[in-house]
Amino acid sequence: MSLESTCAPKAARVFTDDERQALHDVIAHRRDVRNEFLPDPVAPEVLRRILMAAHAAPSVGLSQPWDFILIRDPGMRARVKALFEAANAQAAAMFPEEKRSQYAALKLEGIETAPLSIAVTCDRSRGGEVVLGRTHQRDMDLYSCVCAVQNLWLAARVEGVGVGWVSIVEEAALGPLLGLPDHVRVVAWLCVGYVRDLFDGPELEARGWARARALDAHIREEHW
Ligand SMILES: Cc1cc2c(cc1C)N(C[C@H](O)[C@H](O)[C@H](O)COP(=O)(O)O)c1[nH]c(=O)[nH]c(=O)c1N2
Repeated sequence: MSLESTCAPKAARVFTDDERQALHDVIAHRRDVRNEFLPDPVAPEVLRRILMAAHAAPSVGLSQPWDFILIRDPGMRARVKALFEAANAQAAAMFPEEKRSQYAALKLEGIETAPLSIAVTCDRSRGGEVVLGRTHQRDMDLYSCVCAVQNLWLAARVEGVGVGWVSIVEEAALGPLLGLPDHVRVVAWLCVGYVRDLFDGPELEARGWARARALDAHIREEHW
């Protein structure tokens, strides 16, 4: 087979109406999970499919800068929970006084209740000094890892597995705790586990903390 025929694009797969709708349903029914985790371990083949989806994400220059650290150890999760408690107390004090008690009542993590945490890390040296697409926008490797998180989140949803992103943790403390070298950043701490019940829409909205805006408020068509 010649190189040309290997490289030539093939007819793009066309999806059925049902398949298209299924994708939109998954997107609409993805939730950030804090409180609803069941203790059952995530089946290995399910976890593998979820991580395969994450690993299929787009990445700058095809550098695939992510790694997925699987953390089941209760001791490590307790240490991260302690980091959360410290950061959360600091965060609570920063909100205006009238919001503080409402903030304190929110449950914002499932670090110890979810049976699994996944630290999505970014190896900032992956791909070497010069990476296609990263030379003028250095943070594109971090953004690539966020793309992987989103794929993971959606793939988990179709498996009945919930994901909760916890960023109320001092990132500078997480790397050393996990024994990571300086060039590896922790992009996301994800709590992962099966769920039975989920909110219909964002929990922060259901609890009156924030309101989601309609798409039209975000679209601007401009002409120059
Ligand atoms: C980068 C990033 C970081 C965080 C989050 C999300 C993202 C994208 N979210 C979840 C966030 O609050 C949630 O996505 C929105 O409220 C919308 O709700 P649904 O995800 O649609 O359920 C989140 N939630 C939480 O309870 N504690 C947290 O520390 C964080 N951190």
